Amino acid sequence: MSPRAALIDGYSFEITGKDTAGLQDVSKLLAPATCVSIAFIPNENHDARLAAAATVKELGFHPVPHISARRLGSAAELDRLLALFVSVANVDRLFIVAGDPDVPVGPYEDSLAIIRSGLLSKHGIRKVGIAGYPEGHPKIRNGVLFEVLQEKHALLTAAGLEYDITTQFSFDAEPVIEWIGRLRQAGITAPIRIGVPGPASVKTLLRFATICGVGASTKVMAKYGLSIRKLLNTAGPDALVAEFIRRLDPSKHGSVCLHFYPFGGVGKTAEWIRDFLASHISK
Ligand SMILES: NC(=O)C1=CN([C@@H]2O[C@H](COP(=O)(O)OP(=O)(O)OC[C@H]3O[C@@H](n4cnc5c(N)ncnc54)[C@H](O)[C@@H]3O)[C@@H](O)[C@H]2O)C=CC1
Ligand SMILES: Nc1nc(=O)c2c([nH]1)NC[C@@H]1CN(c3ccc(C(=O)N[C@@H](CCC(=O)O)C(=O)O)cc3)CN21
Repeated sequence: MSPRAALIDGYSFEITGKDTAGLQDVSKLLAPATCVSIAFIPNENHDARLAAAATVKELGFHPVPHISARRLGSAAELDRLLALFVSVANVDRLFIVAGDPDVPVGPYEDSLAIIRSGLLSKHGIRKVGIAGYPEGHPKIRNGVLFEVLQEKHALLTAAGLEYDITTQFSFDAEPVIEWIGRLRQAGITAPIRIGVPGPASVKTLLRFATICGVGASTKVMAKYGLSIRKLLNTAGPDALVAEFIRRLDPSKHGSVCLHFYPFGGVGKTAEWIRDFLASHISK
C-alpha cells in the first residue's frame, strides 16, 4: 500500500437500516473488519437499527451504532437498547451524538450526558466515536464545540475508553485541514475520521447538505463539481480526497482516515472505494 492510499486504508462507512440489503450485495468490495456505522435516523425504529447491526456483524464488519442522546425517552430505554446491541451483534463500539431535535425527548440533552451515564462501561463498550465540526454547526457556537470536545477528551480518557472523532461531511478540504491542525496543537491526538460524501447526484448531495446543516458556497460547489443547473449529474469525492492526500502530513496531522457517507448509494460508494484503492495501490 502506497503512502498515498494510507489515508483511505482503514476507512469507515455509514449506513441506515434501509441500506442493509445494499450492503449485503457489495460486502465483498469492502475490507474485512471495516467499521460500519448505523445512523440513528428519525424514521427508523430500534428494531431496524438492531437488525442492521446484526447484519453488519454477520458480514464480518464492526457495527458502530449511533446513539442519538436527544431522541432517547429514558435511561431504561438506553439500558435496554445497549443490552440488545450487545446480544444481537456483539457491539463493543458506539458513536455518541446529541441529535437534531431542538428539545430532547427524554433525560439526555447531549452526548456528554450519555458518556456520564455509566451505561457504556456497564455494557462493555470499549470504543466511542464523537462528532467534529470543522465548519462549525448551525445551532452550536464554535467556542462551545471546542470546549465540549476537550471535555469529552478528558472524560473518555479518564474512563479508559478509546475514542475517535468523525467529522461532519464537507465539500471543501481547506477548513477540515485547518481544523485538524488546531486540534493537534491543542493536544488532541485521537484518530480523526474525515467525513466525505460518496458519489451521488447533485440533487441528493444538496438535499443531504440541507438536512444536515452543511453549507456550500458557490465557490466550494464549483470546486466539488456541484452545479445547481445540472441536478441529475453525479459528483464524487475524487478531487476532495486527492486534496487530502496531497496536503495531509502524518507528522503534523496525526492519525487520519476517511469516513464515507453514501446517502443511499451504498453500492456506488463501495465501488468508488474499490476503484480508488486499485488506482493508488501501485503508485
Ligand atoms: N456528525 C454526525 O454524524 C451527526 C451529527 N448530528 C448533529 O449533531 C449535533 C450535535 O451533536 P454533538 O456534536 O454530539 O453535540 P454535543 O452533544 O456534544 O452537544 C454540544 C452542545 O451543543 C448543544 N446541542 C447539541 N445538539 C443540539 C441541537 N440539536 N440544537 C441545539 N443545541 C444542541 C448541547 O446542548 C451542548 O451544549 C446535532 O444537533 C446534529 O446536528 C446528528 C447526527 C449525526
Ligand atoms: N445534522 C446531522 N444529522 C444527522 O443525522 C447526520 C449528520 N448531520 N451528518 C451525517 C450523517 C448523515 N446522516 C443521515 C441523515 C439523514 C438521513 C435520512 O434522513 N435519510 C432518509 C432519506 C432522506 C432523503 O432521501 O431525503 C431515509 O429515509 O433514509 C440519513 C443519514 C446522519 N448524519
